[in-house]
Amino acid sequence: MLFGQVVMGPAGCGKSTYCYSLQQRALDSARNVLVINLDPAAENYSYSAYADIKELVSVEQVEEELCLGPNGALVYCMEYLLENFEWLEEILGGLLDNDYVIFDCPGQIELYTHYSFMKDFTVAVKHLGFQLCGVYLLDSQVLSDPSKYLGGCLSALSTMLQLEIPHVNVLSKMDLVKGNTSDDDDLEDEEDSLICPDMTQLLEALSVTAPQMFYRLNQALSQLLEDYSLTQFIPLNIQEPESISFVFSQIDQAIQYGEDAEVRDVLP
Ligand SMILES: Nc1nc2c(ncn2[C@@H]2O[C@H](COP(=O)(O)OP(=O)(O)OP(=O)(O)O)[C@@H](O)[C@H]2O)c(=O)[nH]1
Repeated sequence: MLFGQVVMGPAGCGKSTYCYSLQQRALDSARNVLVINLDPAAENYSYSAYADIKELVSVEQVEEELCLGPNGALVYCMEYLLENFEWLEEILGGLLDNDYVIFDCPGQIELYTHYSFMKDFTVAVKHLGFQLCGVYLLDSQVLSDPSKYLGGCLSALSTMLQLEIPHVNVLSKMDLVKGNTSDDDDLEDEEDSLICPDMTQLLEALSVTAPQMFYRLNQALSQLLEDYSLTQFIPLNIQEPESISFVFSQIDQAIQYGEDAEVRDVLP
């Protein structure tokens, strides 16, 4: 059985940096982390890529040859990848059991929330014998803006429902959050180590900033998210090796849970 992560989230949330950190962290573990870039517009990333979609197709090339704008070209590239899936199949075909694959995805979240591409992609990869986990990154800076936080939770939810694979939410760039310190004692208690803002406080803050007519809607949305633990995020501070290990362990658990779970298990 091979394992992999599908790393998603809005542009600039830290996906490529996260992939690089996983690769670095894995240097002293039994896992051999291989990162595959799936963003046909990516210009540079710090990790060493095992494969890159641009070897197959790039946004630049499609824009030029088909006279498409950047978004149309991106969608075309992703569909092209699916139509030519044997390219990836060949790359993944030679992997060994301790190889652990990370797919670094584009930052256009409509690819996960509006199109079926990512769903079809994960189905195809699973057919090759992979257990996948969806990893949705959100920049920790959203914590200072309740409406952005709520919006981020909803886009993570939408992604989770589209992909139908085990899923975790990760709050990136925690080194930028003031007063954020994690020590080994904290990490021993997993529940305490997860970030889960108080929804009552969030609602109060929203009632100040959002128009009154949205109050009941915001109340219902935050209740729904809280009931399903969808406001829970794994904090990621890439400067702390134990934080990266913690993310890894939470993803292992999510994959294990996904293997065991039936639909009734996720009902509140
Ligand atoms: N302080 C801090 N900065 C970070 C962290 N992760 C990423 N950044 C910075 O945030 C910016 C965007 O990071 P990327 O890793 O390229 O983000 P991305 O999600 O891959 O971006 P797209 O490819 O555009 O979707 C870069 O300037 C990074 O240096 C982090 O954990 N801490």
